Amino acid sequence: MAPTSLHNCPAPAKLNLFLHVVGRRPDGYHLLQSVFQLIDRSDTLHFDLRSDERIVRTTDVPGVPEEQDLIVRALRALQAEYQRRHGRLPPGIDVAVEKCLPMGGGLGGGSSDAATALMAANHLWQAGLTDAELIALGLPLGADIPFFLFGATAFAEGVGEALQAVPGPDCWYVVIEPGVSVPTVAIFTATDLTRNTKAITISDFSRRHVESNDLIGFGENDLQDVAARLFPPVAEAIEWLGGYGAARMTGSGSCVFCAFSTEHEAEQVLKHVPARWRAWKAKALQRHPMKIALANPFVVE
Ligand SMILES: C[C@](O)(CO)[C@H](O)COP(=O)(O)OP(=O)(O)OC[C@H]1O[C@@H](n2ccc(N)nc2=O)[C@H](O)[C@@H]1O
Ligand SMILES: Nc1ncnc2c1ncn2[C@@H]1O[C@H](COP(=O)(O)OP(=O)(O)OP(=O)(O)O)[C@@H](O)[C@H]1O
Repeated sequence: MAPTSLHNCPAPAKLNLFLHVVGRRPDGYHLLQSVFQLIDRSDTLHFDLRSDERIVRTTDVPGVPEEQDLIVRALRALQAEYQRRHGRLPPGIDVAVEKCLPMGGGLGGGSSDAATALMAANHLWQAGLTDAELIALGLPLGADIPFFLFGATAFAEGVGEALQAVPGPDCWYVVIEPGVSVPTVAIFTATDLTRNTKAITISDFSRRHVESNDLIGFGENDLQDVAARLFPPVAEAIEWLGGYGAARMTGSGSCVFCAFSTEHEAEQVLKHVPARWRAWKAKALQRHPMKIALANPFVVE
């Protein structure tokens, strides 16, 4: 029997260990190459089936109206797909969100929330969509949603939808939130953005990553210089954290991270972070915790 509720569902953040802009599609979207890494810092979502067919967000998310929330839009897309397949709507869902991840932080919070919602509803409704079918539903809503549904460290191409598993690092990160929200579109429309980094193959990545022998390892974030110019607190955070190791921005910013071999090293750095920034440590995750929970019937419900 499928459960009627799923509580405490994690929607973890991602880091882009590197992010290259290698071209542009005819529709203006940028072609990227990146390695996406899950970390153990998450939003938390709660789902309860309703007795009617409505999708209702029961918590306020400042700045995100319910109708625009990627969670609500993802659930409605899956509900419509269910109706197409079964000729009737599945029950509605009340969804409550505890936001922890900053918006416009490059941590993919909105996309991760949507991916967790798709996994949860697929289970609650016993809808039976495969990962590939969920990815096809999620991609039009957000370019990072496919990665979260993929659920493990990935070499990503295209706009983020062509994913291949790569071994994930076993390390800890210090992440600084510079206190600004970076709109992704502002970075991608900047005239000085580098859009012609030479494309690599996954085997180039694997070889050069091993050769470079450090934890962040390979490549650059091509969006970083533009974000640092437009948002000075991003530049300040990179410079400060760079005093402790190779510091880099994730996604289109604003968050900045640096990798460490041990939790203790990360804790030592955290002690010195200037009070004007929120900062935290996070562990690299090898697998999406929601996937682990849903594969184990004793963990969910
Ligand atoms: C940069 C990344 O964070 C890497 O993980 C993501 O690709 C961003 O994905 P996202 O937040 O889902 O971005 P969206 O909200 O879909 O995109 C906002 C806008 O940024 C531009 N955009 C986004 C992604 C991309 N590959 N090329 C683009 O040119 C488009 O103008 C788009 O309208
Ligand atoms: N559930 C949600 N949580 C956060 N943002 C949402 C949500 N639904 C829609 N959004 C919208 O998505 C925008 C981007 O939020 P998000 O947290 O994904 O940013 P991000 O971490 O910079 O993402 P990315 O790394 O994909 O660029 C927000 O400004 C908000 O308008």
